[in-house]
This record gives sequence, C-alpha cells and structure tokens, in this order.
Amino acid sequence: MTLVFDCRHRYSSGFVLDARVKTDDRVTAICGPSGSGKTTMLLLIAGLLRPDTGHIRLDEVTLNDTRERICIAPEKRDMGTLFQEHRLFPHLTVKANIEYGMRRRGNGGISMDQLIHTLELDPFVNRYPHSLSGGQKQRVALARAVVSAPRLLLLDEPLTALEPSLHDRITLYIEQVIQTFGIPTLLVSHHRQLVERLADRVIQIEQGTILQSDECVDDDYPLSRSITAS
Ligand SMILES: Nc1ncnc2c1ncn2[C@@H]1O[C@H](COP(=O)(O)OP(=O)(O)OP(=O)(O)O)[C@@H](O)[C@H]1O
Repeated sequence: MTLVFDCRHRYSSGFVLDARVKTDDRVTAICGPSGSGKTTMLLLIAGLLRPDTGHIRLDEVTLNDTRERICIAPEKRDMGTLFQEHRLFPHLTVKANIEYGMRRRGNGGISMDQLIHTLELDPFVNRYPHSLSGGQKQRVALARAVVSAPRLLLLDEPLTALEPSLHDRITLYIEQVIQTFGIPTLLVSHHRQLVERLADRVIQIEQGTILQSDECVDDDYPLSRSITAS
C-alpha cells in the first residue's frame, strides 16, 4: 500500500495546509504542535474535507485530483477511521455496531470472532454503548474501524478522550489489532509513548507544512530523535 498525499487547503480562518507526503504499509505517525494541521490531513485523506488543489492516491486509485475533478466519497475509500470521540450508535448493540463497519465496506477477510477475541469484547457483544466504560467503547470503535480490513487505518488522537489509567491498555489493543491483521496505519497523536510504541515512521508538521517527511526517517533514524511533539 502506498499513499501519496499532495494537497493544499485553506480554511476561512486563514490557516493553510500545504503538504506532500508518501506513506507505506507500516505505521506512520504525524506529529506536530496543536493547530499545525494534523487532523486536517486526516480529514482530507478520509474524504471528509476537499482540498483546494492537489491529489491523493492510494496505490493505483485516485481519491482526489482537483485538476481532474475527482473526489471519491468517504465510504468508497476503503479506510477505517477512529477519531477522538468514538461515535458509536447508541441504539445498536456492540455486535451490531461492529457489523455496521462490515455493512458499509464489506468484510475483507477479518474474522469477526477473532477481532472480538483480540479486543476482549466477548462479554459485551450484546450490550449497548451507554453501559460501557470509555475504554470499552474505544475498543468497539476500533473493532468497527478495522472489521472490513481497510487498506488504511486513520487514528486521530485515539487516547485523548480516555483517562490516563487506560492509555497503556488501549495502546496495547491498538498495537495487537494493527499487527494481528496487518493494517497500514496513519496515526495522529501527541502521546509520545503511543507514537514510540506503534510508529515505524514519523512525519513532522508545523504550521501546515511538513518539516520532515517519512522518506527522511528510516530504521537507522532513532524514533526518539524524530519526535519533537510531547
Ligand atoms: N473548520 C475550520 N474552519 C476554520 N479553521 C479551522 C477549521 N478546522 C481547523 N481550523 C484551524 O486550522 C488549523 C489546523 O487545525 P487542525 O485541527 O488540523 O490542527 P491539529 O494539528 O490537528 O491540532 P490539535 O493537535 O490541537 O488537534 C488550526 O489553526 C485550526 O484552528
């Protein structure tokens, strides 16, 4: 899997994102100060925001190309997303919430039972979101994001809404899911431990511009040196 991102987007607030990035099968973290454009990049990749100019390609598929007027709808991008808020459906059980991820994009070979087992959700499958803890809800949201074996998983601050006491456990669950099911991932997080634990590559962004692209970071480049965000 290769993602090519080359986009410019200006908000009405005056903020401009102007970034070029290429990622691969591994876990790539996007790090930078608050307001530097990390979430904006993920929104553009997910198709939830349209770039003013530029293109986004996932392997041979063009997701956006402003010159060609191509803009693929979010649900057709074959991506799993997990944002800060879990956004579970309150009227659906845990199982039905996870199955929703399959209905939208089909199941690309991930066993629902194995996923539920990996995330230790077995005791909760017939319960409703309101009766779950924050960490349990986040695990359900993660299951829903990956059940269709997406070509790319987008994680935006997956720990932020959780109590610090849950960070280690959820980090472990995310790591297990990504490794067990081999899902290429783009991670936005200011949690240094999560980034160090999960990321193979780090991209630095500041004021809408990439300071250091992943091509500059390789296995010989210590991750701790490449992270400036706390
Ligand atoms: N819908 C919007 N309209 C106008 N300005 C926006 C909008 N969304 C975000 N911005 C601005 O764009 C800039 C980048 O926002 P973005 O959410 O991408 O940053 P971020 O790096 O993810 O920040 P954080 O780490 O705090 O989540 C910020 O200055 C923000 O105020």
